[in-house]
Amino acid sequence: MGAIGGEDLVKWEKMQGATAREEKILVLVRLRPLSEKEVAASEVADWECINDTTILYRNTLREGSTFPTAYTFDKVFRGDCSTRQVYDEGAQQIALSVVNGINSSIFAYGQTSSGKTYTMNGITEFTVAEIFDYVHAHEERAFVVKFSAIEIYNEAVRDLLSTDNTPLRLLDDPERGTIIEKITEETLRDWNHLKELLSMCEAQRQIGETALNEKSSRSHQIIKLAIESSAREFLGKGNSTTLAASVNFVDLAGSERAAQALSAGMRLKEGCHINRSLLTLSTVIRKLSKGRNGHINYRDSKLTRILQPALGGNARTAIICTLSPARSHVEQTRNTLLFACCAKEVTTKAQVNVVMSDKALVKHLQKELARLESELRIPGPPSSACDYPALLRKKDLQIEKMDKEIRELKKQRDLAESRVEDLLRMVGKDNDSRQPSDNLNPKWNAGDVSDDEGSVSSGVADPYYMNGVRKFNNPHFDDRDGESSPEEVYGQILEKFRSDSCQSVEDPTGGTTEDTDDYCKEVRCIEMQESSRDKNSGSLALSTVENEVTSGDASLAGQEMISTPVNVDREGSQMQNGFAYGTFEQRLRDVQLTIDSIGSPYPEEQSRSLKLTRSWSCRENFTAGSSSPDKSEGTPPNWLEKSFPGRPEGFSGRKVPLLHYDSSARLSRNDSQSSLGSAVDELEGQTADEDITSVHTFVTGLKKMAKKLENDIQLVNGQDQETGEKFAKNVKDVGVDPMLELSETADWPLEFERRQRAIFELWQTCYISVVHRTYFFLLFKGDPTDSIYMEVELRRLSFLKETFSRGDQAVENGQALTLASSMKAIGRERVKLSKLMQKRFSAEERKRLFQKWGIALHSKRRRLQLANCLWSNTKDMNHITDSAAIVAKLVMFAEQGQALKGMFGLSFTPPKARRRSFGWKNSMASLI
Ligand SMILES: Nc1ncnc2c1ncn2[C@@H]1O[C@H](COP(=O)(O)OP(=O)(O)OP(=O)(O)O)[C@@H](O)[C@H]1O
Repeated sequence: MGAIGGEDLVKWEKMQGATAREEKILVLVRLRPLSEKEVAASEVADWECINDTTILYRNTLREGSTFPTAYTFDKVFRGDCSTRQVYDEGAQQIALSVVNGINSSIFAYGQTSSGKTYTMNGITEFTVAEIFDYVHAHEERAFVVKFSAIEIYNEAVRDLLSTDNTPLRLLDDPERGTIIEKITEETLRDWNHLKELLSMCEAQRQIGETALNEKSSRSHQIIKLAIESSAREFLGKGNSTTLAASVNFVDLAGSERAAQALSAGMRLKEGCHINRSLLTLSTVIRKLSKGRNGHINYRDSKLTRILQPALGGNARTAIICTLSPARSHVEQTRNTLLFACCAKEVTTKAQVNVVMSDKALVKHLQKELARLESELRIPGPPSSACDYPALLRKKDLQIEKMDKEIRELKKQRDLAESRVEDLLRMVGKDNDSRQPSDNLNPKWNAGDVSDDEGSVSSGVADPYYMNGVRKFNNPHFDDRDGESSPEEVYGQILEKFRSDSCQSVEDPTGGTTEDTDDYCKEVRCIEMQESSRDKNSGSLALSTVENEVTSGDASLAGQEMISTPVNVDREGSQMQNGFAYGTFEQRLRDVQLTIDSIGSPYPEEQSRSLKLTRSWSCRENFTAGSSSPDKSEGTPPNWLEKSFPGRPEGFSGRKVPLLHYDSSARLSRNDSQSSLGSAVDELEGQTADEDITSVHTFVTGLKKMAKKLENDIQLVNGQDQETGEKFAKNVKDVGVDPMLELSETADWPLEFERRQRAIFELWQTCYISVVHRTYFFLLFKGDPTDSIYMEVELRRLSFLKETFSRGDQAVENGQALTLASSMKAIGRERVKLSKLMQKRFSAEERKRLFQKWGIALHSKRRRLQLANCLWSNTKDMNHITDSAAIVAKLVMFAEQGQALKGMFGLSFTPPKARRRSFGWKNSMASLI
């Protein structure tokens, strides 16, 4: 496969003009050899390419014919020419214009069996490979390549990347012309990804065609690659600019259909529709070939509407006319050549499509991000009704507002810090005879005021406080005589902080946003607990403040969350005036986290995780404060690193906690095929069915991971009881166990479905093994206590997705996993599964399966086609259920499941659990 490089590259780039220019459609003719069938039927080849540009009709018996015998085009290719040659010497220059922001289209036109698909498959493949080479050779330019595919049949447009057969609508966009509504666009990551997409298109096409019981030559197929790239060098304007263009690969229906519409019924309708598209195309080309005078009827058919820019518009266009040399097809061949003659007179005017500056691109990407986020949040099909720009604006405003609040709160905190410090010193002076409680042990390191026993020392020589009482100049504080007692002053400060902070949290416009509401509630909740405490002992209160200042500092230094009230309660301290300085820290973190969660692609997961983080932090705080020596049992601040040794630098800022993957919990690679590395690796070279990962190992791995999470939670809950009601309340308030709590509520069925859908999407995005998906799907059917396993899965997948999206590799069980390796693994897994079909299904069953899945009974590699279809649609529950049923049968899940019952008594769940299943019902029942 020839890549563009070196001199070629320079030459080729020069070939691409950056300015608009008129040029004729490039017309190429490809003559195929006689097929075996034609040879067997003693067909004669009547056509010959006599040089690079001329094709000649050689049938001397028909010399009297009025038709011309020689036709000249930009290039003609003989029967022995390869598709590579057709590409290199013809289509390439047109197709690759797209990387320089010039739209282009390649059509294949000809009668049935003349070689259109044969040619277009090669042309598409070579183009994409070269585009990838080009992208790699130009790393300085940021490229985004998107792939989409449609089929037009009977004037209905269908998305070949989706199993949804509902026809897509064409819409008129004032800026972009005709656009296809809700078309699936997949971002291309690499060459293998494209192959996967092409095979998906092929499978969809076959499903559609089989459903119609018709042959594919009756439909038009358009594959589109849309490319966006930054380009500084071409426009020379100094500023980087974004170019956007697309290349269409159009495989038209057999052209003879246009002339054969005189049949009845369905065929008549079909003939008319094919007529409509192909005849309109012919008319458009004919009119264009005579100049642009008068009305051009692009809108008379779907095909011409969609391809309007490519036909005489802003695009470079090549038409490859494919011919059969057989004498019996002479009329069709002539028609094709006449079409080609018209086409070579058509002029297009292509220009570089500069769409936006860097700044605009960033804006665009932000919008795209917001759209994806909301798609993930809103289950079900992407809602076109959602007002994304408005959503984006709303989020921008929220972020801005919270940024402001953070700045404000930080200021307050700094001020408070210095005042509290002042106060403490002052109180230390004033109350040097007071006996602080030993058990408070504040370990306060501010200045020289703590001693080894943790009591507040008064023996500090600080001339500023020599008089024992600090004079406050701040007008916020009541300083009528400059002689307020420390307790009074402190009370005023606290009151002031309390009112200031409440003001700063409230929406200045009088209303509150949702997010603000949330953290306000949390703050209020903490405040309420605080205010319910006894209000005495200034020195105790001050000691608590000291304690919290220390905690706050620790948290700023790296801890993610501190639950101040837990510490307060545990130590039996009480707070004067019901408001702790630590609350400021808490609120700062809350605001920060709320902002983070807005930016998260999984805001709900984020907030849930956030609560968990807090609960674990509570626990850590708790254990740190307790006498338990076993601190290793707690959640260490850097436990994420421990969990994922392959985690890249800078990950510590991540807010979603992830579960440990200890070496014994071999969920992913070896046990479950979870996934990514896929156990299929291990199947290589062995008999397939013996080696598919057993459900036992899958369950063992999953159980271990879930157990760990459960233990963490139970540990906290256990301590919860020991420490009594107050602590329980605190723990509940910070959401110690949201998963199990939620699963007990009436919302759980909905939540279950939401998570299920999120997991489906993530499986697909991360190329998770279909065997793993099947085990998981069949084992977790909505029981309330399944929530913990779903949580485990969601977190693991979210981590993988994030890692992959950064282009990083994840490490599981010492194995490096990348998106590419996962894609390869799932490909191999599908091959293995396809091999098992022969063994697990009878011939009759297989036949029924192929029919059900719309795979032609005699098509090549039909078992692999079926395997490729499995788990390919994350939105259709029937599809998922059927896929799981087939995979289950292939990997003998039912038999393994029996053993599983014995092994676990299906007791992933605590004894109190009731098995309440819904959703993924009938998964086994629908087998075959
Ligand atoms: N240039 C060629 N050299 C060798 N074989 C070819 C060539 N062109 C086509 N064929 C073979 O001819 C057969 C028909 O080709 P193909 O399916 O591409 O035709 P088509 O024009 O796309 O037909 P339809 O309109 O029915 O889709 C295939 O078996 C293909 O392998």
